[in-house]
Amino acid sequence: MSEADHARALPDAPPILSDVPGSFTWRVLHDRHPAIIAQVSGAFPYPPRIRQALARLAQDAVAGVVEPLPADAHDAADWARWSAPYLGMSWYDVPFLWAENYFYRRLLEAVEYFRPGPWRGLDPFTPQKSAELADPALDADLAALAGLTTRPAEEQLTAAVDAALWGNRADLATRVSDPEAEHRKQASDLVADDSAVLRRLLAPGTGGTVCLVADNAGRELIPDLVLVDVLLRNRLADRVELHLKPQPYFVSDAMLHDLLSCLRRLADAEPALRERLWTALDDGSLEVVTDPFYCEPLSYHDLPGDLAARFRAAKLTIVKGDLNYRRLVGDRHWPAHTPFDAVTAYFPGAVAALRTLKSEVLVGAPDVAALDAAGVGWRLDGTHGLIQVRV
Ligand SMILES: O=P(O)(O)OC[C@H]1O[C@](O)(CO)[C@@H](O)[C@@H]1O
Repeated sequence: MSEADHARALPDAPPILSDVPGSFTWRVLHDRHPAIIAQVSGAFPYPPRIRQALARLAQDAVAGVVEPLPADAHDAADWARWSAPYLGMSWYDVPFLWAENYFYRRLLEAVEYFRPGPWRGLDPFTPQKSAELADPALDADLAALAGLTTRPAEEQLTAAVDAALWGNRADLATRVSDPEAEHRKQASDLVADDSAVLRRLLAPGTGGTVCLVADNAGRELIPDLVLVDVLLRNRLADRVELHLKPQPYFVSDAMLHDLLSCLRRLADAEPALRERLWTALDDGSLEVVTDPFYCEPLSYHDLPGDLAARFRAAKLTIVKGDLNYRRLVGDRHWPAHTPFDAVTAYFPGAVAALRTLKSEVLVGAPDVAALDAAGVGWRLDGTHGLIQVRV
């Protein structure tokens, strides 16, 4: 089917908003965002002006209307363009994906992340990220992953993909409002499982480049790094690009400094793995990419040319996590049976999604009527996952 045919086959799916009181998206804006602001306020001894800016944001983002970024912000022109359709509207009436993105940009404004002065460049989510990495519970994950090297390449891949997928289960933003999320029993339920296609694309000796678009730091980035190691060590790929966020985002999203923290953590726990990753970074077989696009309020349909070229040149792009999935398929009320191939036909190159479900968006899953009949909770709590591939 041509790309145009794919597009024609798509149903009309309206964008997801947050305008239904009590709904999941409404609660993210109404409850989770102020909780995140409260956590950030307590994270560092910020001066009164930053505290006041955070308090103002808490009010604005819960009960106010969308206002422009200050005109002297370095990216004011970009945000003026992206905000134009929404200025003066309630945050609840604009697309949810856009509202969340703008919330995190406004949060960085409030803590003066981009402003000259002492607070410039300080990740406001550092304390949560560090606590997670220091958690002794991580040692058990690491010990389990360490045993992988002695197993056949295909088994290593299956285990590493599994760990990378379920590592996405409980990000820090979710845990703010759902502290039990990480303890909940892992369901083995995959609502879509294209792992056989994935294994074919990543067969030993096939070489090529894999782009891994990471999601969260800490407990998710560690298994992602194990996956990178499995790919390179077994020559399932010659090169890996690890795509990270250029700035703090959605609380726990991984940046370069989080990668470095993981490498430090591995220095004690898994020195051989740390050494291999370090060498790969050193010789260029592992390249870190941080593109501004990753923190823009856009979907992958609006990829900038340089990223599109990277994805086109790669034999496979793996996108991790819930938010990347929403950006990949479009944050819309898709019927679950809408084919994954059709909604991702536009993507430049083969693409795989590894995601645990933490929002309602879902395509390529025709058999979820029974789950849906019991309510929407299973789509939100990270107990279900998917592996979807479009070649
Ligand atoms: O870390 P992940 O898997 O991208 O999940 C983050 C998810 O959390 C939310 O912010 C709220 O559930 C979603 O909007 C987002 O998709």
